[in-house]
Amino acid sequence: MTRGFYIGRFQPYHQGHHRVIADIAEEVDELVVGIGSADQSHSVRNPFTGGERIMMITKALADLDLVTYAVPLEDINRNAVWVSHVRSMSPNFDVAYSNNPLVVRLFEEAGIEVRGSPMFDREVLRGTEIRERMVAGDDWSDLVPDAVERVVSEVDGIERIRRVSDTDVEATPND
Ligand SMILES: Nc1ncnc2c1ncn2[C@@H]1O[C@H](COP(=O)(O)OP(=O)(O)OP(=O)(O)O)[C@@H](O)[C@H]1O
Ligand SMILES: NC(=O)c1ccc[n+]([C@@H]2O[C@H](COP(=O)(O)O)[C@@H](O)[C@H]2O)c1
Repeated sequence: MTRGFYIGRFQPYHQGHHRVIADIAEEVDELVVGIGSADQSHSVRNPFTGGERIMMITKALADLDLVTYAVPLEDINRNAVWVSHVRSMSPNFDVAYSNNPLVVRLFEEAGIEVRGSPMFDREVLRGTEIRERMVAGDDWSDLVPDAVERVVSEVDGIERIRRVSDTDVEATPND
């Protein structure tokens, strides 16, 4: 039995993540999906809460023939103990999947096997691109699984990201 671990911020969970997990499903029996920066929300870079991202991932992965656990992980300000923090919150895992150089280094120093994953359609399948489209009113829904589009709608996510991307010039003191 092999259990994998895949970490991301998933702001939002998109088709690139979905393709990666479909490939990982060929290699492992179970997968922990670590939701990084779970304590961050209501900002342009991190509009969705940890709970909203749990919904996106749980619903998007419902059709996949793979046991998955979505685990929210708060950021901590000590990289040296981050792997211990992850381990304290997650089911045990045998292999971690990431392309993030810091994450790869921290896991390798802790003696955990790390596998990279290929990038799919990276010009558009990026959280940053999707968030920019949400703010601009451009099409974004084809870039995410249908379940994610429904969660964004349920939590009124487009209105939120537009609000938090506004600069309140008039509220700046001494301007
Ligand atoms: N298009 C993609 N294809 C394959 N993997 C991807 C793709 N986009 C992101 N990933 C990977 O998914 C993991 C989680 O990434 P993350 O949630 O930060 O997404 P992102 O799209 O890079 O977001 P952002 O633009 O907000 O930084 C990372 O390991 C990243 O390399
Ligand atoms: N010290 C820490 O809290 C620490 C260290 C390494 C990664 N992380 C988190 O892991 C996630 C990595 O995801 P990405 O690969 O999508 O950047 C991010 O949410 C990042 O904040 C946190």
